[in-house]
Amino acid sequence: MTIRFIAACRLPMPWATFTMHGFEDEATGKEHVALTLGDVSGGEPVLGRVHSECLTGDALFSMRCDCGYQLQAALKRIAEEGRGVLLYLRQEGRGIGLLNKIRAYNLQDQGADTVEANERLGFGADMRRYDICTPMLDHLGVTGLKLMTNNPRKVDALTRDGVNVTERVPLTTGLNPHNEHYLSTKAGKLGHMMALDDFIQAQDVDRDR
Ligand SMILES: Nc1nc2c(ncn2[C@@H]2O[C@H](COP(=O)(O)OP(=O)(O)OP(=O)(O)O)[C@@H](O)[C@H]2O)c(=O)[nH]1
Ligand SMILES: [Zn+2]
Repeated sequence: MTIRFIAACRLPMPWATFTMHGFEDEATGKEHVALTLGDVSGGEPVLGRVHSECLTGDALFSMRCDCGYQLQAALKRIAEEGRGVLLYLRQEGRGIGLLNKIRAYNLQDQGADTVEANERLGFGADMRRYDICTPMLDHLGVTGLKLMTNNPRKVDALTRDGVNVTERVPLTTGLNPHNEHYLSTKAGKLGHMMALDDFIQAQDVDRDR
């Protein structure tokens, strides 16, 4: 693994002032980021989120998915806890990249679901890797994660890569009329552990932006 720490800085956010740590993956040239709050090294397991890039949801307010809502909810919970870490991994579109995700969305506009669209483009349903997390967490001194996710495959993949996930914390937020079918597909085909009844309706969520 060729993850190299580059630099850290303060990052004031609406919920707290986090520290942003920048890493370079020398093998791929990708730039990954960790956001931390409080002392995350050693001690008790840390509340954490491993978030994969979604430009459309995280930055452009898209309602097609739940990513932006989850990102904000995770940062808010970390701020409430006063201690935590969020890894922001640059693996857009479940690892197929932004332009292929737009191609996949185009197929979804014509009736394919999120898994079928990837497959029609010749990709697996989920091409992400989590082995970059271990060196990032090691650098930060994090020894255990209470992981905010609905995705049991993410827990398994991180565990296989040597991350000590001590607990799964559900992160169900952002349901809206535009992503209801997408979220049902994730639960049905990708194994995400969530029932639509668990969700806070998007219109009840203050996105703070
Ligand atoms: N290829 C593709 N990628 C998508 C689509 N919708 C969201 N994504 C990407 O999916 C990734 C987020 O994965 P999700 O399946 O939403 O959630 P997760 O990270 O597996 O699970 P959680 O931890 O519960 O959020 C981001 O990289 C998004 O860019 C889609 O329809 N097609
Ligand atoms: Zn998304």
